Order: sequence, then C-alpha cells, then structure tokens
Amino acid sequence: MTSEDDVEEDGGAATDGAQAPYAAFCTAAILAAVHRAAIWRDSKDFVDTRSRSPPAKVFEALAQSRAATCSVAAREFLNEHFESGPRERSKMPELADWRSEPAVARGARCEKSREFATHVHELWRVLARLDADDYAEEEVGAEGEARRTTSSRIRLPYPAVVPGERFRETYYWDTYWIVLGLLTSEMPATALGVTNNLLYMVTTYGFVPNGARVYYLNRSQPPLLSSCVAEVFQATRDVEWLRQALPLLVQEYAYLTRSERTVTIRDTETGETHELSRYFANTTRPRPESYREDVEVARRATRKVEDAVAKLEAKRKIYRHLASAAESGFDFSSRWFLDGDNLETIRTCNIIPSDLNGFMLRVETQIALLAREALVSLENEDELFAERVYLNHLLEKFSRASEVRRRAIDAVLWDDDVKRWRDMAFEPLMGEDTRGIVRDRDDLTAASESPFTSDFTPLWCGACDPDSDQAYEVVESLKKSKLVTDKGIATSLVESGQQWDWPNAWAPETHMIVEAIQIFAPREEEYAKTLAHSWLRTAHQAWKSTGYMHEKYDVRSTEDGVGKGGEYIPQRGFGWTNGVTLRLLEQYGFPQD
Ligand SMILES: OC[C@H]1O[C@H](O[C@H]2O[C@H](CO)[C@@H](O)[C@H](O)[C@H]2O)[C@H](O)[C@@H](O)[C@@H]1O
Repeated sequence: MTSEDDVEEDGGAATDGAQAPYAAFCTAAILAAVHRAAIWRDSKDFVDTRSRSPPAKVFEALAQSRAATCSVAAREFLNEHFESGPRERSKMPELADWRSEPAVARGARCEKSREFATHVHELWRVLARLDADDYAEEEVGAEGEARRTTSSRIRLPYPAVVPGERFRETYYWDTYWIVLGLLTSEMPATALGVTNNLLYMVTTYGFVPNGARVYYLNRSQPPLLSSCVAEVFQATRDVEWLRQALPLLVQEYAYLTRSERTVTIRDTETGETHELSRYFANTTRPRPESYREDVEVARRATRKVEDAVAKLEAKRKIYRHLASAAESGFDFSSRWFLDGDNLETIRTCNIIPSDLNGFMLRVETQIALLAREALVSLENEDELFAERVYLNHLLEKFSRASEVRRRAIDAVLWDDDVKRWRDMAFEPLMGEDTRGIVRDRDDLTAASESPFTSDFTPLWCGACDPDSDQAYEVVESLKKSKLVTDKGIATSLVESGQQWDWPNAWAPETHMIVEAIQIFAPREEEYAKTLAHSWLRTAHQAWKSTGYMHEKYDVRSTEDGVGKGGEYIPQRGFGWTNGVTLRLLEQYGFPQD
C-alpha cells in the first residue's frame, strides 16, 4: 500500500452516510492500518471485529500512534483496541416452530431423501442468530450505551437465519430462499420473523441494505422483499400484517426507483421512452469488507493514468462499479466487465441488467396483487374507507407500473435473435451526472455475447405470459445455451476466475429457472424436474464427500464438487442452498438413479 492510497481515500467513513457510530472505524486511516498490519486473513474479519472501546477513544489512540506508517505500530494499535477476531456474540436462539421430521422428511420416497432432508432441516438451528439482546448483560447505563457502538452489526428484532461462515449476518436476497426453505420446513413463524427483520430495516433506513452491517448501508441487493412478503402471506393469510407491510414495500420502491438508479431510453422508431433500472451503490470508496481487494483492483486499473486528478476520478468510478456489482448479488462476474474477462474493466453502472428489471417487474406486480388481497379482506369494512382508497390507489398505480415495465423490458432487453433477455450497455459520457441518464435505443449494445443465467430471470418474473410461445422459446434458448450440464446450471460460459461465472452453479439461479419453467412453460415440466434432480444430486454428493452444504457448486466432475473462485474462500452453511434443496426435494423427491 502506498501513501497515495491512504491519502486518497481518507477524510470520510467508507460507509458513506451510515448512521451507526461504528462506521467511523471504516475510515481509510483504520482500514489502511489493518491492511498494513496483515493480522486478518479475510478483509471482512476486521470490520466484523468489535473494538474494545468506543470510537472516540480509539481515534484518540490512533492519533497518538504511528499505526499509519509502521506495520509494527499498526499491529500493536489493533491488538490493543480491537478484539482478536470476529467472535460470534449473538446467541443461537431456539426456533420456536422447529420440529424434527417435517413433511419433506417424513414423506420422503426413499431413505437417501429422508436422510438428506433431515440433515438440511437440522441446519436451520445452526444458522439461527438472535441479535436483539446480543450484549444485554453489558448494556447498562452510559457505559453500556457506548459499548453498543463497538460492533458493525445492525441489530435485528427477530431471530435471523444467516447464510453461514463469514456471512454471519442477514443478507437481503439470500433471505428469500431462506424463507422458501423455512416454509418447506413448516416454520412459518421463523419465516415471518426473518421477513420482519427486512421490513424493520426499511422502517429504519428506507431500504433493505445488502446485509445487516453498517458497512452495507450504501447499497441494497436484488429486491426480493415483496417476494418474501408474498410467500409469508400465502402461508399465514394474516391480512393485518400484510396491511402493515404494504406501505413499507412502497417505501422501498421509492428508493429503488430513485433517479440515479433509473436510465431513460428513447426509441426513435416508435417515439416511445422507457424507464429501466440499473444497480448504483451510493459510494465512491473501497468496500470496507473488501478494502484491500478493491484498492488493489483500482490501482491496477489506473496504473497508466498519469494525471493525479484523473487517476483519483477513475478510481472513484471503479469503487462505485465494484460496490454496485456487490449490490447485484453477482459479485463478481464477467457480466460486468467491458473486456468480458478482467475485473479491472468493471462497468456495472453502465449496464441495464435483465435480472434487475425482471425483479422490478416482480415487485410492481406483487405490490398490486398484495394490495388486491388486502382490499378483498376489507370489502365489508365500512369504517376503513380511507384504507380502501389507499389500497385501490396502490392496485392501480402498481398495475400500471408493471405494464409499463413489461413493455420496456420487451422493447429494450428482449433479443429476438437469441430468444432471451440480455443485459444492455451504454457508453458513459464525460462529466455526466450520476442522475438522469438518457440514451437512444440505438446507442445501446449487448453487454456480453455469451449467455448468463440472469438472462432467464425475467421469465421467472413474468416478462411474458404463462404457456405462451415466447415462454417456450426461452426454454429452447436455455437448452441451446450450453449452460445446462448434468451437474447443474452453470452461471455463464466464461471462465474468468470469478465466482459468478463458469463453472459455478448457484442455488438462487437454479431455483428461479426451475420455477420459471414450472409456471411459464408447464409443458416442459419434465425438463424442470431434470434440472432440479441435477442440483439435488450435486448438492448431495458434495455433502457426502465434505459433510457440508455449500454456497455454490462446480458443474465439472471435481473431487468434492464445491464451487470456488472470487475474492474469498468457499463458504459452507449455507442458507439459500438449504432453502432451495428442501424446496426441490419437496417438489421432485430425490432422483431415483
Ligand atoms: O465480501 C464480499 C461480498 O460478499 C457478499 O456477496 C456474496 O455473498 C452474499 C451472501 O451469501 C450473496 O448475497 C452474494 O450474492 C454473494 O456474491 C456480499 O453480499 C457482498 O456485498 C460483498 O461485497
């Protein structure tokens, strides 16, 4: 690390606008000292480690230490003022609705299936955390209050279910597949609690952050809160709860459609304009949880830029593209790279992603549907006239928004030659403001030539009609894409070394594709089953050879079948893998071969 990097990034918390005092520790001065001291193997470990005293005291000590320039002093400073690592302080709560042998295990058609389902179901207890009374014994009086500021954790009111290992906290889009798994495990109360945790973050911050840590407060993740609410409502039919959740979904929608997240496309042929979404993190600094990695990428990417001001500007753009890729959940993938291969060419904010716009369509459709459900329940309630007016307004507004989005997806992202949706890229303009991007349709180009699983996400989100010719064309396109292997669906065909590329198969992508086929191309149900069975076989085999469920799998024939690549070592646990495995086991049973 050069002094240039220290100076360049200093002068502000890297969490940009995070309210919690712990954010102070994410300033470049501290992160650079952490990097220099090289105590923590994984960059995320430091930002998850509690300080021994409140921020003011730590900074006083930092000012008096030589930690900024000397690695021995940095190590001393960090050892004295921070704990030795991210010790798990939140409790593993009893999940009140957990019972052994839920129907997915009881009704299993073979012993292998029962054993697998039973094991995965057991894991909910291992992955449960309760933050609410995390440090209760220490929180007495002013001293207790100060102590609370020593952790980066966003404390949530209900038991959380986390992905596992380095992911010690709630993650936004992971939670959707965790909810599906919990419902399959007959645990509606826990599913309700984890959804309420997301709603609580909307109440507190106006949106759902990437994860429940203050350093994630400058970005979100693929918007699946309305999907969680829809699943939980379907299981509980609790209309009172739904009526309280709806305004929060609307609040999140306002965040998701902010001007800097919106790209306007003019169609010069038809004269129409279309508004579509992009990922756009609110930061121009390295991600605190991957500080060293981001600083190195930015340095490599700008090594030929001589002018200091231009270099700084270029680095800032790269930091935003990196954080925005993290917001997409696809961190990282050749999908976001200009040259299709190297992270240094990342350009996330210059891309209109097909999956994000599918997710937005799903949000709009679901808010309208949920408003209708709530309205039906109020039909005979004369005294709730004002609420009925509000719900009617939501129904109309979001039905219209979903129609408009569907047309936009069709006009801008659908590629009739390859019969799938594609990410489209636009050229950034010099000095262009972060908001109000406007481009002509003809100026857009396909972001990548090769297919990605995300190209098929709009099918799951309802971008075409169920049982329509278009839906079957999309399935044919998937079959031809070469993404499908007998070990699972690879994320892409590009071997970039990044984790959201070949040869990795991920639970959320697999589930969305299987369910999209079930719902939108029902004549291909057998194909959906084949895909589900490939996933189950691969996850089962890896469990048998390693003893664990994993974050991602390798579709090639490797010894353990575990997916690798990217900026951290492979993780076990694993929330969404467990959710998807239970759901597919319930629907299709274990493959009989
Ligand atoms: O620390 C690096 C990145 O780690 C997270 O991303 C990955 O794990 C998440 C939890 O399972 C998952 O939601 C995401 O799709 C994965 O790529 C984190 O979400 C990123 O923000 C972070 O930079």
